[in-house]
Amino acid sequence: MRTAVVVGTGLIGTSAALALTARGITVHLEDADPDAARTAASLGAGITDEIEQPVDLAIVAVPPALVGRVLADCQRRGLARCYTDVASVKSGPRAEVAELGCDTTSYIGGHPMAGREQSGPLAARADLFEGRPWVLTPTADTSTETLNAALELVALCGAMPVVMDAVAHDRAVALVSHAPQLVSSLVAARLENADETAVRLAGQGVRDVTRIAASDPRMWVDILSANAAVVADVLEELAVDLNTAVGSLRSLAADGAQDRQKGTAGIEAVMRRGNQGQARIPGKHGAPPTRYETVVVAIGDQPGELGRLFKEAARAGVNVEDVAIDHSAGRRIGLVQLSVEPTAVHQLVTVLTERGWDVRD
Ligand SMILES: NC(=O)C1=CN([C@@H]2O[C@H](COP(=O)(O)OP(=O)(O)OC[C@H]3O[C@@H](n4cnc5c(N)ncnc54)[C@H](O)[C@@H]3O)[C@@H](O)[C@H]2O)C=CC1
Ligand SMILES: O=C(O)C(=O)Cc1ccc(O)cc1
Repeated sequence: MRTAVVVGTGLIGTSAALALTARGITVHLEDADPDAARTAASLGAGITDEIEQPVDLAIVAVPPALVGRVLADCQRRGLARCYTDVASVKSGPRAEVAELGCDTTSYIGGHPMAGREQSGPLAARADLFEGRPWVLTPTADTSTETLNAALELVALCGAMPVVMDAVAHDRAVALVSHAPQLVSSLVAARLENADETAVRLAGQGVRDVTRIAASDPRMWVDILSANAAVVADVLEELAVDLNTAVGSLRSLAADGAQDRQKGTAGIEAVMRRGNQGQARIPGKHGAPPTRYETVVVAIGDQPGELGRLFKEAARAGVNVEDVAIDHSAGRRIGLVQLSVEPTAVHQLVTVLTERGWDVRD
Protein backbone atom coordinates (compact mmCIF):
# COMPACT_ATOMS: atom_id res chain seq x y z
CA MET A 1 0.00 0.00 0.00
CA ARG A 2 1.29 3.44 -0.93
CA THR A 3 -1.69 5.74 -0.65
CA ALA A 4 -4.78 5.83 1.54
CA VAL A 5 -7.59 8.13 2.55
CA VAL A 6 -9.13 8.35 5.99
CA VAL A 7 -12.70 9.64 5.93
CA GLY A 8 -13.62 10.71 9.46
CA THR A 9 -10.56 12.01 11.29
CA GLY A 10 -11.70 11.44 14.87
CA LEU A 11 -9.95 9.27 17.44
CA ILE A 12 -9.87 6.08 15.38
CA GLY A 13 -9.39 7.58 11.90
CA THR A 14 -6.53 9.82 13.03
CA SER A 15 -4.86 7.00 14.98
CA ALA A 16 -4.90 4.80 11.86
CA ALA A 17 -3.66 7.72 9.75
CA LEU A 18 -0.78 8.39 12.17
CA ALA A 19 0.26 4.72 12.05
CA LEU A 20 0.14 4.62 8.22
CA THR A 21 1.96 7.96 7.80
CA ALA A 22 4.69 6.75 10.17
CA ARG A 23 5.23 3.85 7.76
CA GLY A 24 5.68 6.10 4.77
CA ILE A 25 2.20 5.89 3.28
CA THR A 26 0.66 9.03 1.82
CA VAL A 27 -2.57 9.53 3.73
CA HIS A 28 -5.30 11.95 2.64
CA LEU A 29 -7.56 13.21 5.43
CA GLU A 30 -11.25 14.10 5.05
CA ASP A 31 -13.93 14.93 7.57
CA ALA A 32 -17.38 16.51 7.45
CA ASP A 33 -15.90 18.92 9.98
CA PRO A 34 -12.95 20.59 8.20
CA ASP A 35 -11.43 21.56 11.57
CA ALA A 36 -11.12 17.86 12.49
CA ALA A 37 -9.23 17.10 9.25
CA ARG A 38 -6.99 20.16 9.71
CA THR A 39 -6.26 19.20 13.30
CA ALA A 40 -5.36 15.65 12.25
CA ALA A 41 -3.05 17.05 9.54
CA SER A 42 -1.37 19.36 12.05
CA LEU A 43 -0.64 16.31 14.20
CA GLY A 44 1.26 14.77 11.29
CA ALA A 45 -1.47 12.26 10.35
CA GLY A 46 -1.46 13.17 6.65
CA ILE A 47 -2.51 15.80 4.13
CA THR A 48 -5.81 17.51 3.33
CA ASP A 49 -5.08 17.87 -0.41
CA GLU A 50 -7.76 16.77 -2.88
CA ILE A 51 -7.46 13.20 -4.17
CA GLU A 52 -6.63 13.21 -7.86
CA GLN A 53 -6.18 9.49 -8.50
CA PRO A 54 -7.92 6.63 -6.68
CA VAL A 55 -5.87 5.67 -3.60
CA ASP A 56 -5.12 2.07 -2.61
CA LEU A 57 -7.42 1.98 0.44
CA ALA A 58 -10.14 4.19 1.92
CA ILE A 59 -10.75 3.85 5.65
CA VAL A 60 -14.21 5.04 6.62
CA ALA A 61 -13.99 6.02 10.30
CA VAL A 62 -17.37 7.62 11.01
CA PRO A 63 -20.16 6.67 13.48
CA PRO A 64 -21.74 3.25 12.72
CA ALA A 65 -25.05 4.66 11.42
CA LEU A 66 -23.20 6.70 8.76
CA VAL A 67 -20.92 3.98 7.38
CA GLY A 68 -23.31 2.94 4.56
CA ARG A 69 -23.99 6.48 3.35
CA VAL A 70 -20.37 7.63 3.57
CA LEU A 71 -19.13 4.49 1.80
CA ALA A 72 -21.70 4.96 -0.99
CA ASP A 73 -20.52 8.55 -1.40
CA CYS A 74 -16.81 7.56 -1.43
CA GLN A 75 -17.45 4.88 -4.05
CA ARG A 76 -19.52 7.30 -6.16
CA ARG A 77 -16.54 9.67 -6.08
CA GLY A 78 -14.16 6.82 -7.00
CA LEU A 79 -11.85 7.67 -4.08
CA ALA A 80 -10.13 4.30 -3.74
CA ARG A 81 -9.64 0.82 -5.17
CA CYS A 82 -10.57 -0.85 -1.85
CA TYR A 83 -12.68 0.29 1.11
CA THR A 84 -13.01 -0.67 4.77
CA ASP A 85 -14.59 0.81 7.89
CA VAL A 86 -13.83 0.68 11.61
CA ALA A 87 -17.32 0.75 13.15
CA SER A 88 -17.86 -1.02 16.47
CA VAL A 89 -20.80 -2.99 15.00
CA LYS A 90 -20.82 -4.91 11.77
CA SER A 91 -24.29 -6.32 10.85
CA GLY A 92 -26.13 -2.99 10.52
CA PRO A 93 -23.49 -1.31 8.33
CA ARG A 94 -23.25 -4.48 6.17
CA ALA A 95 -27.03 -4.45 5.58
CA GLU A 96 -27.00 -0.73 4.75
CA VAL A 97 -24.06 -1.10 2.39
CA ALA A 98 -26.06 -3.75 0.48
CA GLU A 99 -29.32 -1.72 0.57
CA LEU A 100 -27.59 1.37 -0.79
CA GLY A 101 -26.28 -0.66 -3.73
CA CYS A 102 -22.59 -0.17 -2.84
CA ASP A 103 -19.96 -2.25 -4.61
CA THR A 104 -19.54 -5.09 -2.10
CA THR A 105 -16.53 -6.63 -3.85
CA SER A 106 -14.31 -3.67 -2.97
CA TYR A 107 -15.61 -3.26 0.62
CA ILE A 108 -14.71 -5.24 3.73
CA GLY A 109 -16.02 -4.53 7.22
CA GLY A 110 -13.42 -3.92 9.93
CA HIS A 111 -13.27 -3.20 13.65
CA PRO A 112 -10.09 -2.48 15.61
CA MET A 113 -10.59 -3.64 19.20
CA ALA A 114 -8.90 -0.65 20.75
CA GLY A 115 -10.11 2.71 21.84
CA ARG A 116 -9.93 5.39 24.44
CA GLU A 117 -12.40 7.24 26.63
CA GLN A 118 -11.85 10.46 24.64
CA SER A 119 -13.00 11.22 21.08
CA GLY A 120 -11.60 13.46 18.35
CA PRO A 121 -8.23 13.75 16.60
CA LEU A 122 -6.43 15.19 19.63
CA ALA A 123 -6.92 11.91 21.52
CA ALA A 124 -5.36 9.88 18.66
CA ARG A 125 -2.26 7.73 19.16
CA ALA A 126 -0.14 6.09 16.45
CA ASP A 127 0.28 3.01 18.66
CA LEU A 128 -3.40 2.68 19.64
CA PHE A 129 -3.84 -0.60 17.76
CA GLU A 130 -0.45 -2.12 18.62
CA GLY A 131 -0.94 -5.79 19.58
CA ARG A 132 -4.75 -5.51 19.58
CA PRO A 133 -7.21 -7.70 17.67
CA TRP A 134 -8.64 -6.09 14.51
CA VAL A 135 -11.73 -7.90 13.25
CA LEU A 136 -12.35 -8.21 9.52
CA THR A 137 -15.71 -9.44 8.23
CA PRO A 138 -15.29 -10.55 4.60
CA THR A 139 -18.29 -11.96 2.73
CA ALA A 140 -18.50 -14.21 -0.31
CA ASP A 141 -18.44 -11.00 -2.41
CA THR A 142 -15.19 -9.59 -1.00
CA SER A 143 -12.39 -9.55 -3.57
CA THR A 144 -8.97 -10.93 -2.70
CA GLU A 145 -7.44 -7.53 -3.42
CA THR A 146 -9.77 -5.94 -0.84
CA LEU A 147 -9.07 -8.58 1.82
CA ASN A 148 -5.32 -8.18 1.22
CA ALA A 149 -5.50 -4.38 1.44
CA ALA A 150 -7.32 -4.65 4.79
CA LEU A 151 -4.83 -7.23 6.06
CA GLU A 152 -2.01 -4.87 5.12
CA LEU A 153 -3.71 -2.02 6.99
CA VAL A 154 -4.01 -4.20 10.10
CA ALA A 155 -0.34 -5.23 9.85
CA LEU A 156 0.82 -1.63 9.30
CA CYS A 157 -1.10 -0.59 12.44
CA GLY A 158 0.64 -3.38 14.41
CA ALA A 159 -2.67 -5.15 15.11
CA MET A 160 -3.68 -8.81 14.80
CA PRO A 161 -6.29 -9.72 12.18
CA VAL A 162 -9.26 -11.81 13.30
CA VAL A 163 -11.63 -12.92 10.54
CA MET A 164 -15.25 -13.27 11.70
CA ASP A 165 -18.79 -13.25 10.47
CA ALA A 166 -20.57 -9.92 11.13
CA VAL A 167 -23.35 -11.45 13.27
CA ALA A 168 -20.89 -13.46 15.40
CA HIS A 169 -18.80 -10.29 15.79
CA ASP A 170 -21.78 -8.30 17.08
CA ARG A 171 -22.65 -11.01 19.61
CA ALA A 172 -19.02 -11.18 20.78
CA VAL A 173 -18.58 -7.42 21.22
CA ALA A 174 -21.92 -7.21 23.05
CA LEU A 175 -20.37 -9.51 25.65
CA VAL A 176 -16.81 -8.13 25.83
CA SER A 177 -17.31 -4.43 25.06
CA HIS A 178 -20.86 -3.08 24.87
CA ALA A 179 -22.42 -4.66 28.00
CA PRO A 180 -19.25 -3.94 30.08
CA GLN A 181 -19.47 -0.29 28.98
CA LEU A 182 -23.06 -0.02 30.26
CA VAL A 183 -22.23 -1.84 33.49
CA SER A 184 -19.29 0.52 34.09
CA SER A 185 -21.56 3.52 33.46
CA LEU A 186 -24.22 2.11 35.80
CA VAL A 187 -21.71 1.56 38.62
CA ALA A 188 -20.32 5.09 38.11
CA ALA A 189 -23.85 6.52 38.00
CA ARG A 190 -24.34 5.27 41.60
CA LEU A 191 -21.68 7.82 42.60
CA GLU A 192 -23.47 10.76 40.98
CA ASN A 193 -25.40 11.81 44.08
CA ALA A 194 -23.35 9.97 46.68
CA ASP A 195 -21.95 11.76 49.71
CA GLU A 196 -18.59 13.45 49.12
CA THR A 197 -17.25 11.60 52.16
CA ALA A 198 -18.04 8.28 50.47
CA VAL A 199 -16.63 9.24 47.06
CA ARG A 200 -13.37 10.42 48.67
CA LEU A 201 -12.70 6.88 49.82
CA ALA A 202 -12.64 5.59 46.22
CA GLY A 203 -9.71 3.25 45.68
CA GLN A 204 -8.30 1.30 42.78
CA GLY A 205 -11.19 -1.18 42.59
CA VAL A 206 -13.87 1.36 41.73
CA ARG A 207 -11.41 3.24 39.49
CA ASP A 208 -10.79 0.04 37.48
CA VAL A 209 -14.48 -0.77 37.17
CA THR A 210 -15.49 2.78 36.15
CA ARG A 211 -12.58 3.81 33.87
CA ILE A 212 -14.65 3.52 30.70
CA ALA A 213 -17.62 5.34 32.28
CA ALA A 214 -15.75 8.50 31.21
CA SER A 215 -16.52 7.63 27.54
CA ASP A 216 -18.36 9.93 25.14
CA PRO A 217 -22.16 9.37 25.57
CA ARG A 218 -22.96 10.36 21.95
CA MET A 219 -20.58 7.78 20.53
CA TRP A 220 -22.04 5.07 22.76
CA VAL A 221 -25.61 5.96 21.82
CA ASP A 222 -24.52 5.36 18.20
CA ILE A 223 -22.83 2.06 19.02
CA LEU A 224 -25.56 0.71 21.32
CA SER A 225 -28.34 1.72 18.91
CA ALA A 226 -26.69 -0.44 16.29
CA ASN A 227 -26.45 -3.50 18.59
CA ALA A 228 -29.31 -2.83 21.02
CA ALA A 229 -31.17 -6.16 20.98
CA VAL A 230 -28.00 -8.24 21.36
CA VAL A 231 -26.70 -6.10 24.24
CA ALA A 232 -30.14 -6.28 25.90
CA ASP A 233 -29.91 -10.11 25.79
CA VAL A 234 -26.51 -10.03 27.54
CA LEU A 235 -27.77 -7.60 30.19
CA GLU A 236 -30.91 -9.68 30.77
CA GLU A 237 -28.71 -12.67 31.63
CA LEU A 238 -26.61 -10.42 33.85
CA ALA A 239 -29.77 -9.20 35.59
CA VAL A 240 -30.62 -12.81 36.50
CA ASP A 241 -27.14 -13.22 38.05
CA LEU A 242 -27.50 -9.86 39.80
CA ASN A 243 -30.81 -10.92 41.35
CA THR A 244 -29.28 -14.19 42.48
CA ALA A 245 -26.43 -12.25 44.12
CA VAL A 246 -28.95 -9.97 45.85
CA GLY A 247 -30.75 -13.09 47.11
CA SER A 248 -27.47 -14.47 48.48
CA LEU A 249 -26.72 -11.20 50.27
CA ARG A 250 -30.23 -11.14 51.80
CA SER A 251 -29.62 -14.68 53.06
CA LEU A 252 -26.27 -13.58 54.53
CA ALA A 253 -27.99 -10.69 56.28
CA ALA A 254 -30.65 -12.99 57.80
CA ASP A 255 -30.47 -14.43 61.33
CA GLY A 256 -30.70 -18.19 60.67
CA ALA A 257 -27.49 -20.23 60.33
CA GLN A 258 -28.99 -22.09 57.37
CA ASP A 259 -29.74 -18.88 55.53
CA ARG A 260 -26.23 -17.63 56.14
CA GLN A 261 -24.76 -20.88 54.84
CA LYS A 262 -26.85 -20.55 51.67
CA GLY A 263 -25.77 -16.94 51.28
CA THR A 264 -22.10 -17.79 51.73
CA ALA A 265 -22.32 -20.54 49.12
CA GLY A 266 -24.05 -18.18 46.67
CA ILE A 267 -21.50 -15.40 47.02
CA GLU A 268 -18.58 -17.82 46.90
CA ALA A 269 -20.01 -19.32 43.71
CA VAL A 270 -20.30 -15.96 41.99
CA MET A 271 -16.79 -14.94 43.06
CA ARG A 272 -15.39 -18.22 41.74
CA ARG A 273 -17.24 -17.85 38.43
CA GLY A 274 -15.79 -14.34 38.23
CA ASN A 275 -12.27 -15.71 38.86
CA GLN A 276 -12.75 -18.21 36.02
CA GLY A 277 -14.07 -15.63 33.58
CA GLN A 278 -11.38 -13.09 34.42
CA ALA A 279 -8.64 -15.70 33.97
CA ARG A 280 -9.83 -16.24 30.38
CA ILE A 281 -9.10 -12.65 29.29
CA PRO A 282 -6.02 -12.75 27.05
CA GLY A 283 -2.83 -11.05 28.21
CA LYS A 284 -0.77 -8.44 26.38
CA HIS A 285 -0.49 -8.91 22.58
CA GLY A 286 -3.05 -11.72 22.67
CA ALA A 287 -0.73 -13.97 24.68
CA PRO A 288 -2.31 -16.47 27.07
CA PRO A 289 -3.49 -14.83 30.30
CA THR A 290 -0.60 -14.19 32.68
CA ARG A 291 -0.96 -13.81 36.42
CA TYR A 292 1.17 -10.88 37.54
CA GLU A 293 1.98 -10.06 41.12
CA THR A 294 1.78 -6.58 42.49
CA VAL A 295 4.59 -4.81 44.32
CA VAL A 296 3.32 -1.69 46.10
CA VAL A 297 5.71 1.23 46.57
CA ALA A 298 4.88 4.52 48.33
CA ILE A 299 6.26 7.53 46.49
CA GLY A 300 6.28 11.22 47.29
CA ASP A 301 3.89 13.39 45.27
CA GLN A 302 6.64 15.31 43.50
CA PRO A 303 7.89 15.56 39.91
CA GLY A 304 10.19 12.79 38.69
CA GLU A 305 9.43 10.22 41.42
CA LEU A 306 7.68 7.81 39.08
CA GLY A 307 10.44 8.09 36.47
CA ARG A 308 13.05 7.38 39.14
CA LEU A 309 11.10 4.30 40.29
CA PHE A 310 10.83 2.91 36.73
CA LYS A 311 14.57 3.43 36.24
CA GLU A 312 15.29 1.44 39.41
CA ALA A 313 13.04 -1.39 38.18
CA ALA A 314 14.86 -1.41 34.84
CA ARG A 315 18.22 -1.42 36.64
CA ALA A 316 17.03 -4.44 38.62
CA GLY A 317 16.31 -6.15 35.27
CA VAL A 318 12.58 -6.29 35.99
CA ASN A 319 9.98 -5.64 33.30
CA VAL A 320 7.02 -3.65 34.63
CA GLU A 321 3.96 -5.17 32.90
CA ASP A 322 1.40 -2.70 34.18
CA VAL A 323 1.15 0.16 36.62
CA ALA A 324 -1.60 1.76 38.68
CA ILE A 325 -1.36 4.62 41.16
CA ASP A 326 -3.58 5.02 44.17
CA HIS A 327 -3.49 8.51 45.64
CA SER A 328 -3.93 8.51 49.40
CA ALA A 329 -6.87 10.76 50.28
CA GLY A 330 -5.57 13.99 51.82
CA ARG A 331 -1.91 12.84 51.95
CA ARG A 332 0.92 13.86 49.65
CA ILE A 333 1.95 10.33 48.74
CA GLY A 334 0.94 7.93 46.00
CA LEU A 335 0.88 4.15 46.26
CA VAL A 336 2.30 2.77 43.02
CA GLN A 337 1.24 -0.76 42.17
CA LEU A 338 3.81 -2.35 39.88
CA SER A 339 2.58 -5.53 38.16
CA VAL A 340 5.48 -7.90 37.47
CA GLU A 341 6.06 -11.59 36.71
CA PRO A 342 5.83 -13.62 39.95
CA THR A 343 9.45 -14.73 39.48
CA ALA A 344 10.62 -11.08 39.48
CA VAL A 345 8.98 -10.05 42.78
CA HIS A 346 11.86 -11.06 45.06
CA GLN A 347 14.50 -9.30 42.95
CA LEU A 348 12.43 -6.12 42.64
CA VAL A 349 11.57 -5.92 46.35
CA THR A 350 15.19 -6.58 47.35
CA VAL A 351 16.65 -3.95 45.01
CA LEU A 352 14.04 -1.29 45.82
CA THR A 353 14.37 -1.83 49.57
CA GLU A 354 18.19 -1.66 49.35
CA ARG A 355 17.91 1.62 47.48
CA GLY A 356 15.71 3.12 50.16
CA TRP A 357 12.26 2.87 48.57
CA ASP A 358 9.23 2.45 50.84
CA VAL A 359 8.01 -0.98 49.66
CA ARG A 360 4.69 -1.96 51.26
CA ASP A 361 3.58 -5.52 52.11
N1 LIG B 1 -13.83 5.36 20.19
C1 LIG B 1 -13.52 4.09 20.31
O1 LIG B 1 -13.07 3.68 21.37
C2 LIG B 1 -13.72 3.19 19.14
C3 LIG B 1 -14.54 3.58 18.08
N2 LIG B 1 -14.68 2.74 17.01
C4 LIG B 1 -15.52 3.13 15.88
O2 LIG B 1 -14.79 4.08 15.13
C5 LIG B 1 -15.70 4.98 14.47
C6 LIG B 1 -15.25 6.39 14.77
O3 LIG B 1 -15.26 6.59 16.17
P1 LIG B 1 -14.34 7.68 16.88
O4 LIG B 1 -13.12 7.91 16.08
O5 LIG B 1 -14.23 7.28 18.30
O6 LIG B 1 -15.32 8.94 16.79
P2 LIG B 1 -14.98 10.48 16.74
O7 LIG B 1 -16.21 11.18 17.17
O8 LIG B 1 -13.70 10.77 17.43
O9 LIG B 1 -14.78 10.71 15.17
C7 LIG B 1 -15.78 10.57 14.20
C8 LIG B 1 -15.47 11.57 13.11
O10 LIG B 1 -16.35 11.32 12.00
C9 LIG B 1 -16.65 12.58 11.43
N3 LIG B 1 -17.83 12.47 10.58
C10 LIG B 1 -19.12 12.37 10.95
N4 LIG B 1 -19.90 12.30 9.87
C11 LIG B 1 -19.08 12.33 8.80
C12 LIG B 1 -19.31 12.29 7.38
N5 LIG B 1 -20.53 12.18 6.88
N6 LIG B 1 -18.23 12.37 6.56
C13 LIG B 1 -16.99 12.50 7.06
N7 LIG B 1 -16.73 12.56 8.39
C14 LIG B 1 -17.76 12.47 9.24
C15 LIG B 1 -16.84 13.48 12.64
O11 LIG B 1 -16.78 14.86 12.29
C16 LIG B 1 -15.70 13.02 13.53
O12 LIG B 1 -14.53 13.79 13.31
C17 LIG B 1 -17.09 4.65 14.99
O13 LIG B 1 -17.77 3.89 14.02
C18 LIG B 1 -16.83 3.83 16.23
O14 LIG B 1 -17.86 2.89 16.44
C19 LIG B 1 -13.99 1.56 16.91
C20 LIG B 1 -13.14 1.16 17.91
C21 LIG B 1 -12.98 1.93 19.13
O1 LIG C 1 -11.21 1.16 26.52
C1 LIG C 1 -11.28 -0.04 26.25
O2 LIG C 1 -10.75 -0.91 26.93
C2 LIG C 1 -12.04 -0.47 25.06
O3 LIG C 1 -12.28 -1.63 24.94
C3 LIG C 1 -12.46 0.61 24.09
C4 LIG C 1 -13.25 0.24 22.88
C5 LIG C 1 -14.42 0.92 22.63
C6 LIG C 1 -15.17 0.66 21.51
C7 LIG C 1 -14.76 -0.31 20.63
O4 LIG C 1 -15.49 -0.56 19.54
C8 LIG C 1 -13.59 -1.01 20.83
C9 LIG C 1 -12.82 -0.73 21.97
